[in-house]
Amino acid sequence: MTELPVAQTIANPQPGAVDYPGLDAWRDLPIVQQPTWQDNGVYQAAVSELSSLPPLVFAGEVDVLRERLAAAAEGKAFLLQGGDCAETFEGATADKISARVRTILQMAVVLTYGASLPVIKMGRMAGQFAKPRSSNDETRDGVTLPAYRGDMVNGYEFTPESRGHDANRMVQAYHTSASTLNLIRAFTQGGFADLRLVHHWNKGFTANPAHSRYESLAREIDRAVKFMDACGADFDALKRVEFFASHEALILDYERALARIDSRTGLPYGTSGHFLWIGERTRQLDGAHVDFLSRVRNPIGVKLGPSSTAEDALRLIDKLDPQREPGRLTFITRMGAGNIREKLPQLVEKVTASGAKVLWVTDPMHGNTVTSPNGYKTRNFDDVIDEVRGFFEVHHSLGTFPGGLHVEMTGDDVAECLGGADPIDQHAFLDRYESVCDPRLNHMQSLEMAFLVAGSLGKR
Ligand SMILES: O=C[C@H](O)[C@H](O)COP(=O)(O)O
Ligand SMILES: C=C(OP(=O)(O)O)C(=O)O
Ligand SMILES: [Mn+2]
Repeated sequence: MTELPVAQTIANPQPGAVDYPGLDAWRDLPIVQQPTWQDNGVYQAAVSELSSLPPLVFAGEVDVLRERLAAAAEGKAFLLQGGDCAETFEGATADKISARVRTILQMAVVLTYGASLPVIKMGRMAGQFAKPRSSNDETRDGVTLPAYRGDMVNGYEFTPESRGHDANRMVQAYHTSASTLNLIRAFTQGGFADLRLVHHWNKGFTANPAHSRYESLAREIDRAVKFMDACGADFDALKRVEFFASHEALILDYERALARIDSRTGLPYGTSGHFLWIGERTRQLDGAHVDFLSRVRNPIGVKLGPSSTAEDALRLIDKLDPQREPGRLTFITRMGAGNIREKLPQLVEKVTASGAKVLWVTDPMHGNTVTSPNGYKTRNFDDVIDEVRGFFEVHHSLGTFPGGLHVEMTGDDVAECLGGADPIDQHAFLDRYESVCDPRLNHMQSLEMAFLVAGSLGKR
């Protein structure tokens, strides 16, 4: 595994948090990638406030998601999970949120057709405000300051004030998540998700001559929609879609403060998002993150990078899903295009042989990060697609189900990843690179990925 920054101290049990046996056990375990809050008084007030605020998501919705993911683990649904590497407070505008939701809905329509399966739609949204970093510091022009760790922890601006770890930011992350979720719920329940509308947007994609190779698939989808119409399909019923929120559960002060006891079952749920995942840098078997997430009822994801062994995967299953509960555990592999065909088979084989039923999802972004010649963190579209293809190939050859796609994407016309049919080159980065952390597929690259993946799914 990657070299990990040293553990930092966390203030003692949080004032105001709900009481439930074991929810604070993580405090005695090794923990990495946590902030060093600069003011203890502010910290105490922030977690106390978070503990008293309403949950962002409801336990019943979380249970529905678990059922949907259980179907995906059985090959009866496909997960599409996408959004920013790092959401920002400033970026939580109606335009940017709607563009992202719209792009995910557009991708989902294409994938639904390609897979002939329901697609579970999930944003890396409404909570994706904290980042693990390779280095604790960043140096610019001889000045060294703490690394940017996401808007929940510090500011991106390169000044000592901004880079200090401010616990008040957790409260702002909560409120920004609440307003983001509010808009997502309005869009996905209020008519914006109408299948005919989303299909109409997709026509814009294939109208671009650079995307002519996707025309025949687009025509097939068009015929399918017309066929549904002719059969009298109830399009009004297709105006609303389920949409789930997810993020990396990194800052345990925040996650702990938002744990709530479900009044129906008396069990603890993380209410900061429907689906919470453990990152590649925080998946230590005896570490704090695995312990805390083992104790909440949400469906949990774990990122598995190229150093993951089958033994790691089996032990994670034992810790996070001891009951082997359908939909509880998702492995999000992020091996890199050059590794996936070699490394993934042994994991899938051993996990399958153990009898565990996890959902396998590919994150084709994080194993394919490179630096462009002009110095930007980027990814080649072809590498990203190659990892997705490798993921499908491995699962097809083992007879297991490639259950989903996890991508860093945006609905905006940014230039952060190289390539695509209407190619982005590195010079475009100078004007259109907006990410504060990892490079995202832009709107067109995201749709192109959906068309390519739909093609592969259709061949199954
Ligand atoms: O999003 C993932 C990580 O936070 C990110 O890849 C780390 O990037 P770094 O290596 O620039 O710290
Ligand atoms: C930090 C991330 O990924 P990973 O944990 O796989 O490196 C991420 O998803 O942005
Ligand atoms: Mn990232």
